[in-house]
Amino acid sequence: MPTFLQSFFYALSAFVFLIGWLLLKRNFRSLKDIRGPSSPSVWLGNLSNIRYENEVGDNEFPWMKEFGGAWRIKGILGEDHLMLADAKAFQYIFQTSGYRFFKPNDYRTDEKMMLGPGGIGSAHGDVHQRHRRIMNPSFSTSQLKSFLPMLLQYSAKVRTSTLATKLKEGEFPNSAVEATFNIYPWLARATLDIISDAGFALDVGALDNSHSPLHEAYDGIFLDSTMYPHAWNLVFRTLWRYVPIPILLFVRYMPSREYTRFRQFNEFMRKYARNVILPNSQAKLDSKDMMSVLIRANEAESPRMKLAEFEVLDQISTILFAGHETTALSLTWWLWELAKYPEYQERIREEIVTARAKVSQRGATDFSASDLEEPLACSLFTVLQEALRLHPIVWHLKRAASQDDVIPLAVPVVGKSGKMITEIPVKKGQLIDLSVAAYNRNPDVWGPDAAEWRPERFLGDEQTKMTAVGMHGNIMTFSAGVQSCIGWRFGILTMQAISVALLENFEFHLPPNAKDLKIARKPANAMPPMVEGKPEMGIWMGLTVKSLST
Ligand code: HEM
Repeated sequence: MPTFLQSFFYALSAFVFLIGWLLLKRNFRSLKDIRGPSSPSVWLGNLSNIRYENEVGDNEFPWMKEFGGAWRIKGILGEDHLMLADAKAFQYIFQTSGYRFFKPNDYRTDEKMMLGPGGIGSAHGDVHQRHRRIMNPSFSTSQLKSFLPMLLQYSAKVRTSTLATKLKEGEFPNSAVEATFNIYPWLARATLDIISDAGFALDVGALDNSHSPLHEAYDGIFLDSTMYPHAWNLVFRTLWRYVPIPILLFVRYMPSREYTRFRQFNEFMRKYARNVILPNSQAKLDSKDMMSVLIRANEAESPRMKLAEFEVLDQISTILFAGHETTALSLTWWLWELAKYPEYQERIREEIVTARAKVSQRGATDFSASDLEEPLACSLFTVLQEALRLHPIVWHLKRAASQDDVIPLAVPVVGKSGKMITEIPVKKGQLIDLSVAAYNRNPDVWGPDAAEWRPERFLGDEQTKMTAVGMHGNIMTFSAGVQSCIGWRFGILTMQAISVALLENFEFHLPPNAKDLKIARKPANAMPPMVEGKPEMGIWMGLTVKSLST
């Protein structure tokens, strides 16, 4: 039952929404010939399907099968949204159009509430361009290569101090070779240590299991703040599109689970960034960590273009947030796929042995960046890529049209009138839901086996025949275009370094009780794995880990 306050916001939202709708004279009829699913709720429309689905894709995959790469869904109070999974439409929106399709207010406000108003992720147009230019040097290729020794060092630590200890404490103390446990928390600790070191030259000691306030601040953040929001909140958020963002930031003081968590997290991050991280980076200005490089790039800017102090502080929370759980959860899904397909583990292991031999032949102690690229590239790259395709942790993106526009389609869809539609005219303000989960499994892009595991699709020339869309192998997992992931190369390098250390030393298998513990891809931010029917277990990916060194 909604509380009095919640009911009040329900009514207020509906009122403001209707006024906004009338004032802006939104033309909801431009999608009238586009087919789509029936709406199960007057208030919530098909958002009730998407936001409350058991698993990501439960609705989007059947819709794509029925309607093709473009369909219409109903939003709050019957508002029309265009939902897309078509390659050319993605290319047009993300790449060709630059900033013409913008992140709607509600989407940006979430990010501002959590990471602060000055972060790159919620910036738009010229402001975004300025942020990106100043941040780019922190993510250059030479900068990334310099992180490799550190990445290998943390990867070795996951192997020795974490997994090996866990095995000794496990159910088989005699041989200390095999144990089943939730691997996700360890990967999250590892990626937090890595991003803190690479980002800010800071040792937060999350892997050592020492008390880490930063690690605690993140604990459960996605489940508390973005999973299965209350219906009143979905309606309430609709009014955000008609309210200026500075006013919206007061929403963080509302006494609800989501907003309280956003606020507490942001307050903690602001203090931590101001008192711990920024002074550390300012004291080590010749260092190569991302923040020192950013501060130097900022100093070189003209006073008009410089990032203000609050913007620098909010880039710190953005880099920590965007670069830590994202990589840990992608790795978690990747290990799950490898546990299902052990023959691919074996192939990568053989390539690691060959690569190791070359490292010792040339008298080096560890891998170089090019060792990770080739010859390991073959299996490691294709398998990683396939896991990122099937499990895009940012599974849904939102945009709105800043002007009347026409969106082209790679594959025509059949209209309600029976006509073939090759392009979709949209009015200014049209909301567009881009299903990354559906695009990454669209048979028109990936072929009839799009939903299946086949890493070999990334070999040969299949890619060259596709409409060029995503950053990496044409997947949309890192988004695309001007607001795509700035840290994708760093994310991939981190995943490669950790994977090599793990696969060289351990086998990963599905646990003996895998049938009883069905893993679901939950529709919260970053698509965390959870056991169906057991929310009390939190984010959970139990795998059986077997040591190869006995
Ligand atoms: C596997 C790991 C990762 C995935 C799947 C991922 C995915 C994404 C996606 C989909 C976006 C676009 C979000 C949107 O449009 O709303 C994004 C943006 C961003 N990511 Fe990543 N990311 C990953 C790792 C990283 C890492 C390691 C860093 C930093 C070290 C990072 C930093 C950022 C930043 C700063 C943005 C905002 C970029 C902008 O607005 O210009 N990400 N990421």
